[in-house]
Amino acid sequence: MTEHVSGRDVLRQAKELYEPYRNDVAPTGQRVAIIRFQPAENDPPDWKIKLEASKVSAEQKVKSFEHLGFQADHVVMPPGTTRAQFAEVLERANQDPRTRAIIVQFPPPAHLQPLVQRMDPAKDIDALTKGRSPYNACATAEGICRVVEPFAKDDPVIAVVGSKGFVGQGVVTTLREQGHRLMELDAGDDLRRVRDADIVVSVTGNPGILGPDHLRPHHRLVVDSGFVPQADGSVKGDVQRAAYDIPQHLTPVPGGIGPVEMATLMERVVRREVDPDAPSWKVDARPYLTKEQLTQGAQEPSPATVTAAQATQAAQVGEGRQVVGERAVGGERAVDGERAAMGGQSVGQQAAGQQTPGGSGQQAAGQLGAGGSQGPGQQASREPTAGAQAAGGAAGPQSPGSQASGSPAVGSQGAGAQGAGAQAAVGNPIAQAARLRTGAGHGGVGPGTVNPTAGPSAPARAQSPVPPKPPTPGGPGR
Ligand SMILES: Nc1nc(=O)c2c([nH]1)NC[C@@H]1CN(c3ccc(C(=O)N[C@@H](CCC(=O)O)C(=O)O)cc3)C=[N+]21
Repeated sequence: MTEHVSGRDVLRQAKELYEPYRNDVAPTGQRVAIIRFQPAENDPPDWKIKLEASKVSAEQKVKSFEHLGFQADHVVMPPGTTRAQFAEVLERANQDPRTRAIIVQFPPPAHLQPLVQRMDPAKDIDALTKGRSPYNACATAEGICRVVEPFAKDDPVIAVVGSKGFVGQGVVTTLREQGHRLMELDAGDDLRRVRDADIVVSVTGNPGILGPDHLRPHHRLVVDSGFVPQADGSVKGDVQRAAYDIPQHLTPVPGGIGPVEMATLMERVVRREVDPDAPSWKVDARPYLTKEQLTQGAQEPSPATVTAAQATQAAQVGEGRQVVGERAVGGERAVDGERAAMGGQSVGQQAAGQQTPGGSGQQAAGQLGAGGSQGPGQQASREPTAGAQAAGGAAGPQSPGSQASGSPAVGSQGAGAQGAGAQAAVGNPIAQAARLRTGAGHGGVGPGTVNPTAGPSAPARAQSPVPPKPPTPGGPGR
């Protein structure tokens, strides 16, 4: 019943959007440098795993930039690299006028980490030079926030697990700037608190830190930014497989935030080097149910209210944005285990001890700077194959954008109202949601409004590095 939000779709969309710039870029000989570190044979296994994730993502970046016509310099620093050697590589990239952007893959060995700050901030497209990069947050954090955006039109509480890590800090800063209500959790906190949130963003890089004790059907979106390669070739994210079917929407690992990060980097480079007005990739809105809707749906709705609410919402939905009606919450997804790709550098954090419900005892997340431990930690989840089904098609009340008022209460009322068919679904909130949606469709917003999620044809919207929220009709005045 969980719908996957596909990062692969986002990346496909970005490739189509930016491919035309290739003709402008290729003849210029512009380059992008991606620098990463290789582990020594006898390095500890967890360090090797982090550097493996770093390698996977470096390779993805090479492909992404080459797709745009840039020459990608994939620089692999061998074990035992000295400060002088690393400094020289950076200096060369700083000085080379053809090298337009530089990314140092995290984590670097502890003794080399301070040198990262020597990168020319003007070439720092992943916001590694604290406070000096042209961007406020790393590409992963920006990508995560843009995936969250269509699910966050009604002033939801957004939990950020691993809030003190490198990626977590970027997510917190960005979402706070946008006016969102946040629940910041890190090592030592009781992660079960995420049950009170509406949206969960997990950027710890601690495999399986979130499970059935933490996730709930009222979670309209769970973003898993973990990416931890396993010995058998699979990849783990922050969310346990056992919890994969609980939330309404999930970014799988692989196939989720990893590819989203690539799309974000492509967009940043194109805008910076070629066309400041290049379009931006986007994730289309999808219907979801609020906590209140789930609760109220289980009760007896008043038919009259339902009708009114439906009409209102439908109208709003209709004008507002291209809300998609289709993928229903109730849809089933075939989850096959793929891996997600998130990008993440969630550096270093270790999450709190998850299985211990109290979470105490966890470790704190590492920040980028913290020594070697900050590994890239994201994880991935699997990806849905085709999966999603549409539930009833129409943009339901819950469909994003539909709640016009900033107040959650309002939104929820409307939602609750639609619950006409809900009673039957008591005990199965997701099924209930699907029914609610179906009912909502009657308002006139037909299935015809369905857009493929993040499809390549999705209209592009101008966007700054940290995209402002598009105005919602009558929406929350954040
Ligand atoms: N400065 C810096 N920035 C980073 O963004 C950064 C980093 N350092 N260090 C390492 C982590 C890890 N990371 C990933 C990004 C994409 C995928 C990705 O695209 N994964 C694909 C799978 C790719 C494959 O399996 O080959 C997917 O999830 O579908 C994975 C991991 C970024 N990190």
